[in-house]
Amino acid sequence: MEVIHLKYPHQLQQKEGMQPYSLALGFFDGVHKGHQAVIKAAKKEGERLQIPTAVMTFDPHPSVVLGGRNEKVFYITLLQQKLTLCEELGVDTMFVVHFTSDFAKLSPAAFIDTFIRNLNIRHVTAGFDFSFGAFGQGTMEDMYRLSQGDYGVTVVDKQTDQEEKISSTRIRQLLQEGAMEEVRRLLGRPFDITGIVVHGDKRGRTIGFPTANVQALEGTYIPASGVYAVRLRVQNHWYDGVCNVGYKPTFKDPNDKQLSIEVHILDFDKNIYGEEVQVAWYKRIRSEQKFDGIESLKTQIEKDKQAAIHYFKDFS
Ligand SMILES: Cc1cc2nc3c(=O)[nH]c(=O)nc-3n(C[C@H](O)[C@H](O)[C@H](O)COP(=O)(O)O)c2cc1C
Ligand SMILES: Nc1ncnc2c1ncn2[C@@H]1O[C@H](COP(=O)(O)OP(=O)(O)OP(=O)(O)O)[C@@H](O)[C@H]1O
Repeated sequence: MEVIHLKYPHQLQQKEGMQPYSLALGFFDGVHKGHQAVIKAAKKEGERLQIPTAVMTFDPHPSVVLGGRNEKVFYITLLQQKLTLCEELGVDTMFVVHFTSDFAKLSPAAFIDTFIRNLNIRHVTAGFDFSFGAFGQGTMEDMYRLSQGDYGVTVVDKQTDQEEKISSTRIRQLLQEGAMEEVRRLLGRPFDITGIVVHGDKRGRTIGFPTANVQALEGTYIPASGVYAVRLRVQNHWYDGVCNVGYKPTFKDPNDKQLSIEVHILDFDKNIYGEEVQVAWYKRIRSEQKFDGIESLKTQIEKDKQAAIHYFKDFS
């Protein structure tokens, strides 16, 4: 898959040098089932017109530029994972538009001239609620009205789950609640993060439950603190495990707000410090607690482990 980075106003390519494309448009954080429907519809149009399919996404998230807040943005899928998921959906080219304040000021008509006509887009597909141009004032009706026959337009209907729109916002809320089974349903795959195994306090080994301490890549959304049944991928192999996301209140000062992700991998005793791993979340088991001593914590972790074994035994 080809990845083309674009920064307004320095448009890299002109229509003459571009092949025709069927394009899916949106931010696509999570590449959830709603997004998948949009990308599949664009692909279908590409096949019908016998032209390649492209996805246009933006980086960073528009709220970083428009939000006016200094809060950090956390992503369900970082850009690299978004690219990988689009490639798996059969996308031929990704346009990654650098989202700047100048770009955000473009009128809907100017957006279309620069990023649709100039890139030789022959068909545009987006969801029913897609908006574009300054203040998000352009709608899909405008996209059609301004086309003047230069490109076709497909609007994808609202994709729902339990009568509610599948959206990145809803998935972020569910991650905050630790509702990983629902998240998995909306994504069409388990939620996962990539990270590096780093050294912890080395206490795990002494209490009989060694753990891989995973430092997530910068900008990754982390599910609510608590204990979960997870799978961890190391060197292309997935292992079942039980994970604690939290602050280890049994051992740490309550003011120590260093969040950790620790996975006790079942039936595993290799040294994986420094390895890049992926953690996939399946089910929340309980909240993190402060125990009155190591023995009660150990008893509980053994129960957590059994809960994870039980979960994966019945898992199809
Ligand atoms: C499945 C599991 C559940 C855990 N639950 C808790 C908990 O409820 N409260 C807590 O303080 N620590 C909890 N821990 C964290 C342990 O305290 C931690 O693994 C241990 O202190 C080792 O930390 P270290 O790797 O930094 O040495 C849990 C760990 C695991 C693997
Ligand atoms: N549930 C859905 N049904 C149909 N189209 C959707 C759905 N969710 C998103 N889309 C479309 O997919 C593209 C990407 O949307 P966007 O990145 O805004 O996702 P979102 O999930 O709606 O995000 P947010 O929750 O932040 O509004 C847009 O064209 C949008 O209209």
